[in-house]
Amino acid sequence: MSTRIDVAGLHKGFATDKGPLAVVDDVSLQVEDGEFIAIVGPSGCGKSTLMRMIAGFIAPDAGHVLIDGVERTRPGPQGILISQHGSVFPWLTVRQNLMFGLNDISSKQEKAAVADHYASIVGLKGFEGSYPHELSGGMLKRVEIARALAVKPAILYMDEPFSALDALMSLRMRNELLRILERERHTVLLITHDVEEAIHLADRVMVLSPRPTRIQATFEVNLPHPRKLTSPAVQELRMAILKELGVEAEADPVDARA
Ligand SMILES: Nc1ncnc2c1ncn2[C@@H]1O[C@H](COP(=O)(O)OP(=O)(O)OP(=O)(O)O)[C@@H](O)[C@H]1O
Repeated sequence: MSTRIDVAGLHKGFATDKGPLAVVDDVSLQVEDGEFIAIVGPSGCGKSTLMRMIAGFIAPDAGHVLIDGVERTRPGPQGILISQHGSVFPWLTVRQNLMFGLNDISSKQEKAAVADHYASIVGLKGFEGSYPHELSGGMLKRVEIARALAVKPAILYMDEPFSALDALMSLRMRNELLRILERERHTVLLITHDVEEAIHLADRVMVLSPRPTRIQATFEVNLPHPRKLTSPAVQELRMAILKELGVEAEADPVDARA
């Protein structure tokens, strides 16, 4: 395996009304090609800032990000960011939104077929001709996820992609994502507040410290897919990660948002 993402000594702070705010404090990490990394950490610790720096949307104050050995200074074509805020075009239908960005396909018919395929993967069959204002928040989120997947980016940056979905749909999207990754092997960086989701999906879970954030602990998830979430191994790992986050682990699933 080769190193896809190489992050060294990243620092970032912001100037605020109350003075300088140190947000990211000396973060280094390597992500191998095809690896799935989940990032968990207390609310407001700097997870999104870290991911946006890695994706090239924010410049670090110090340190560097190499993607495939080349320094990243702005968003590149090999990575797509799915953010909490959403970026579906309101004036385009679901199909047109999904066709957007499929520049490698010249035939319009083929583009539409790919779009419809990804719409059905995320449970939006029958809504291909609908406009965003006709959809619920969860459906919009799924359009966004489908749009990112349809482009088959080498790197998927996912910032709480499933947090707007109900529990069943979130589980379904996780399973679909795993199925897609089995075939297409994207490299994935996922921010989540859901420890169980992190263990379900990732090869490695990184726990970030409170702000200014650092990598506080790393957990390898050496469990084959499909992972049984009720298994003792998953529960043990969940307890260990929650403990690292300073959350008292109980028998029932716990939300790690502080
Ligand atoms: N452009 C900015 N200017 C000033 N402060 C910022 C800016 N962007 C982020 N911050 C601050 O940096 C801190 C970290 O924000 P960030 O969104 O990275 O955290 P997070 O861990 O992703 O949060 P959450 O868990 O709530 O999604 C917060 O205190 C936020 O207010």
